[in-house]
Amino acid sequence: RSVGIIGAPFSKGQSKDGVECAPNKLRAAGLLDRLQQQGCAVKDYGNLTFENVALDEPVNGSKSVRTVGSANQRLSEAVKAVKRDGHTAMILGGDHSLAIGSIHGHTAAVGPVSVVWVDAHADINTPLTSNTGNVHGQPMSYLLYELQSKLPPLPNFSWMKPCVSSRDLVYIGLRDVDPAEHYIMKLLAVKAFCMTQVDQLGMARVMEETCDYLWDRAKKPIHLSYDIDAIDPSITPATGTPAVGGLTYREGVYITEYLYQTGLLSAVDMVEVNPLRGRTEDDVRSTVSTAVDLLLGCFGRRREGNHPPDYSLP
Ligand SMILES: N[C@@H](CC/C=C/[B-](O)(O)O)C(=O)O
Ligand SMILES: [Mn+2]
Ligand SMILES: [Mn+2]
Ligand SMILES: [Mn+2]
Repeated sequence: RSVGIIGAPFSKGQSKDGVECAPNKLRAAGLLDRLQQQGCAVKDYGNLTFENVALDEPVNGSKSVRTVGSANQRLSEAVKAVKRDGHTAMILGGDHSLAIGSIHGHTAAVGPVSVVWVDAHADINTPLTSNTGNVHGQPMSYLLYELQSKLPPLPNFSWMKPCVSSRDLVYIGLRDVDPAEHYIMKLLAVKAFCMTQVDQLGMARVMEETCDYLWDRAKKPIHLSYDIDAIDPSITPATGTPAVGGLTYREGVYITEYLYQTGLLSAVDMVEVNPLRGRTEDDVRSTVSTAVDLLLGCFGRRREGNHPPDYSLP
């Protein structure tokens, strides 16, 4: 396994400062060393630098659209390059508007992908349905072929084209979905395992059904977009839009172990960790270390234990 890490210190898809600090915070928590210790070849591509577009007035209510567009264009190029280098891509956010560039760049390199979106939120508002104007609640509407007719012209987004079909998307962990988002998901028959289904089925069944559904026609590379707020805020409070009743640490990790063993994991986003949103240092530590453990699970860490293939007893 080889991983190419891209830091995307970006916050303009929402309004709470701090989420741009997460890439370095995750590295400082030992992410790279632990990946190497579990047998991963690691290439750190560093942090992208993003330009702040001046006078970035709201467009149809959406905030910082030009800045978000320019950032995602850069991210798309970076993810494409990492994939072309032959690595599994790991994108460290930053807010969830980054999924626009991450998934766009991924499909530009490998073709159509299956998207597993782990989140308390559907992030599928269009610019016109959003109540907040925050683009981190909209990325899926930019990406889906089926919603293109519902997008107004968006400055600094002419570089991108839709690249995900609603049939190739599965949500896990939903519990805070806006009415317009719910309508869109029913209209497009998007597969979703909200927290009710997680309770009813258990995570093992959820993951089996997720993969059966995604592989109904063909097995495609998997793009896992992991919003840390999918996990219950008692475990990961340092995030911008916490919602009670979330995934346990164990359920969150199970998702990563399951997807790792499919051998199809091709890119992973870890987004919305916001070190400034923890009330205590322990809040931040718990959030960051959970995010690190989730990422390690995506790259082969197993709770049963691991040992190097060439290990021999002394
Ligand atoms: N649905 C809300 C919440 C968005 C949440 C975004 B997040 O999932 O990326 O944290 C909105 O549209 O502003
Ligand atoms: Mn390389
Ligand atoms: Mn999200
Ligand atoms: Mn969320």
